Amino acid sequence: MATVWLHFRGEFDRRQQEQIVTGFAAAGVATVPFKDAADGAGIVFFDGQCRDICDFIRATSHRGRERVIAISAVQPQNSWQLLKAGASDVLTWDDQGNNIEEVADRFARWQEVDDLLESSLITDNLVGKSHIWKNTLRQVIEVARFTDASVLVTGESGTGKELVARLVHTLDSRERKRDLIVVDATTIVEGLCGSEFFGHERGAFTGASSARDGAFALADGGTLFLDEIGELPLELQAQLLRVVQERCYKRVGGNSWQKTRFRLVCATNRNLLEEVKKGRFRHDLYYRIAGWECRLPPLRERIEDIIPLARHFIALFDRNVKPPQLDRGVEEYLVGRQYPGNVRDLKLLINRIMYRHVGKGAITIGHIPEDERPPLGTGTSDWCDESFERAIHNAFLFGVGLKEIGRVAEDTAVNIAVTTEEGNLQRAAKRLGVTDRALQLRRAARHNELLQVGQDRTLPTMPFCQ
Ligand SMILES: Nc1ncnc2c1ncn2[C@@H]1O[C@H](COP(=O)(O)OP(=O)(O)OP(=O)(O)O)[C@@H](O)[C@H]1O
Repeated sequence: MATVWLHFRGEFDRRQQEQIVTGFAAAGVATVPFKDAADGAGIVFFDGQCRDICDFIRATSHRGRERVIAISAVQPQNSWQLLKAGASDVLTWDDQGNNIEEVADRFARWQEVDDLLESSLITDNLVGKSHIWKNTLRQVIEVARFTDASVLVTGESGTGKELVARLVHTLDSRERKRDLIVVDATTIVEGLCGSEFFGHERGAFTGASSARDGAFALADGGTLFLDEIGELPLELQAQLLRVVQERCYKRVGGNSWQKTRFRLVCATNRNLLEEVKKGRFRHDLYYRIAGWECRLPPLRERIEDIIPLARHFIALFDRNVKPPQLDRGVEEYLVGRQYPGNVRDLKLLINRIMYRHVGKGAITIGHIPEDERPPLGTGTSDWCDESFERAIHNAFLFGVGLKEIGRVAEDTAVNIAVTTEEGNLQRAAKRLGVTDRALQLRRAARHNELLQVGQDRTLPTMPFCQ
């Protein structure tokens, strides 16, 4: 039974509230008050007038309660704003309680999606705990499990497109589902591509000594995964149109139409709509393969996932031993590093680190291969890069002296720390290596100074930084 939180905002008397709770219980949905729910999906009932409802939904959906259905007593004015604020849907309450069942069905589906998300099928294979990753997976699970839509998986190289394609196949709920057939468009040999996809009859061309099935026949009853579809030559794209649309084809050298039933999953690291605009990808094929498009985020958009992924790869490295711990310095290094090749890059790095690791002790910075170590400057201030030095040169050009440079550099550091910590002065002080009180006094003194000279109240950043 799905459990969701309920919240009422506006004029709802006790009797109405009880009626709604009972209605949901009868439809198989248990409800708890919003204040008692740590996370998960929920419903907010509002009277249609409530002005702060968007703020409530925004705050709620940012606190891990991602799926919120807003139900209004009267037709709401601000449905689109509610969706933008994070509501999954906005409904108008039907006095007879007729939409309870429909809402209950949605929650039942979401519950199943969430159960799968937390199952070992996912947690052991598609690692990540960031919101963006979990939301992406939720969409994949829902479309794979509850629809037969063709799925287009996009994302930079190494973001996990093939893993996701395999997941779509695994979750496909067709009875008597057959195999996953993978065709990588970059490996198709020109001239033989027709046979690769459609198969051929005996004697269809020189060397065709016997008839052979192609990918469309092999995928019958299963899933066809076309990897790197953005690399398919235009001519072949034209040939694929009919079979993708109508699921029937002719073998090379054959005359009769063959039927096939497969689920199609395609992947590419190209932006196919851009390719369509440039005339390199057929728009009619694009609309046939992109029943549902799923964009996988690059690793830089989900930094919280770096350490869980690193631990996952350490555990995979040798399944027979207890995985060693990661020293704090290594964790900081891993989080601060850039990963142009995304998760594949991280996996490779962890394997290289593990080749150097001996025994049961923690993994320390000494295990990081030399060519992976961060470059160090010649002086003690390794953080000073060219742009900082350029700023100082600019300062001299403006005739700015040491005292002003020091003052502006400090203001800049304070501003950046406060912004990075989203206005939390305690955390900003910690980042700056000063006490809370010192930071407060410093800010107050600077504000007073600025007010005296009639400047804006915000602290200026380095004016000579171009
Ligand atoms: N979320 C993840 N959890 C665990 N392993 C992952 C995850 N994402 C990617 N990987 C691993 O990273 C490597 C690259 O993943 P995959 O081949 O699926 O990426 P891709 O996007 O298809 O790359 P390409 O576009 O270069 O073909 C694989 O070894 C895969 O197992």
